[in-house]
Amino acid sequence: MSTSKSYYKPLNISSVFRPGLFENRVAIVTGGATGIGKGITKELLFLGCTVVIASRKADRLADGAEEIRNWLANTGQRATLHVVQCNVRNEDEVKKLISTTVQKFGKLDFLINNGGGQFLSPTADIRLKGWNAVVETNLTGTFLLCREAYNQWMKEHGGTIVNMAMDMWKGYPYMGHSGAARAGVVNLTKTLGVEWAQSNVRVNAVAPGSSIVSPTAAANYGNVSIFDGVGENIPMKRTGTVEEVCSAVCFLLSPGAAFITGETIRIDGGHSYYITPNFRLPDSKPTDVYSWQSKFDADAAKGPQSKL
Ligand SMILES: CCCCCCCCCCC/C=C/C(=O)SCCNC(=O)CCNC(=O)[C@H](O)C(C)(C)COP(=O)(O)OP(=O)(O)OC[C@H]1O[C@@H](n2cnc3c(N)ncnc32)[C@H](O)[C@@H]1OP(=O)(O)O
Ligand SMILES: NC(=O)C1=CN([C@@H]2O[C@H](COP(=O)(O)OP(=O)(O)OC[C@H]3O[C@@H](n4cnc5c(N)ncnc54)[C@H](OP(=O)(O)O)[C@@H]3O)[C@@H](O)[C@H]2O)C=CC1
Repeated sequence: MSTSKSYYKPLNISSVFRPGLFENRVAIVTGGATGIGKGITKELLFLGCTVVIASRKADRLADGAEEIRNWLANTGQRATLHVVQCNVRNEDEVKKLISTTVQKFGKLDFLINNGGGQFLSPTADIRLKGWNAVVETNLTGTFLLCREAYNQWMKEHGGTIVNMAMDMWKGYPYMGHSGAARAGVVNLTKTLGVEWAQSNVRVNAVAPGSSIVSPTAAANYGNVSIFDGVGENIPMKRTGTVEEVCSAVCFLLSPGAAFITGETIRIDGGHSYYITPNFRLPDSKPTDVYSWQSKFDADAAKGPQSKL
């Protein structure tokens, strides 16, 4: 894979949230061993949360967990990371993921339905098996996790759920299956936000633009060069970072979002709102990036939050 643009840097975290924010909290992050999910896992651990990561592939989980544990040790923070193999398309495995977590850690405060994905294809060429695989992964999997988290724990004790959507607001050529599934996730998020409010369960989502640079996302589409030139058509004139998704997720999980439910936050530099055909984006400099290596990081390193 080409890395000529130096897209990837190791994540040395310096969260904008206060240390200990999620102490005594227990979270499940699906797809938590790679890409965006790994970033969410790191930030939650850094903030004191116990995290269970869950996905299909044992080797990916093991490699991701080892990297995360080594990284956490270097931050000087202590938190518990646990691994469970689970295909979110399998109802029994989903039930077991939730029950194992509740049994082992005594509760479940947060569910982050990050695991998902798709393949590129003209819609006319998608076979039914491929359509079903993508819809079951992204929509049905999210439904199953939400339902089991609610029925097994959150209905009686409250909790917070964050789902994963995408920039499908204007449709998504070559990702018709995933666009339809994620639109379903946005709608389900609204419904559950209303139905479960009485149980003190908040349900929200994030919708990253097709511009969040993660090595696994690039690998899934063949090469990191898929992100080359993407920034030019984004009002903020750049691609996004994994950290910019993680901080939105952490905000939605935090008490600061206590009155927000059913909502989907777009994290796309304004891309999905850039629809006026006769308004051409002027040439301009890229906006400031938030990453755990950015100048924000340098600023944070001066303050009491720094663990670097
Ligand atoms: C022209 C526009 C170009 C724009 C390019 C922009 C790209 C921007 C990308 C940036 C945005 C990133 C968004 C992301 O979501 S990043 C996350 C990336 N990660 C993943 O997608 C990983 C998860 N994906 C998968 O695991 C699989 O894609 C899948 C969801 C299908 C699940 O796989 P599973 O292992 O369960 O299923 P199978 O592999 O057995 O396949 C089942 C059937 O699915 C069809 N299929 C699968 N892959 C393909 C393919 N590459 N092409 C066509 N069809 C495919 C197929 O029918 C499979 O069954 P058969 O093999 O029996 O036919
Ligand atoms: N990067 C981007 O620009 C964007 C990403 N997204 C979405 O964000 C999420 C994270 O993506 P990103 O980190 O970039 O890419 P990754 O490929 O790194 O993340 C996908 C994760 O989902 C897991 N996963 C896939 N299918 C299943 C399944 N059936 N059951 C359990 N886990 C599964 C994978 O683990 P394993 O293979 O072990 O199962 C992997 O850890 C995905 O839902 C993605 O579609 C949305 C918009 C843009």
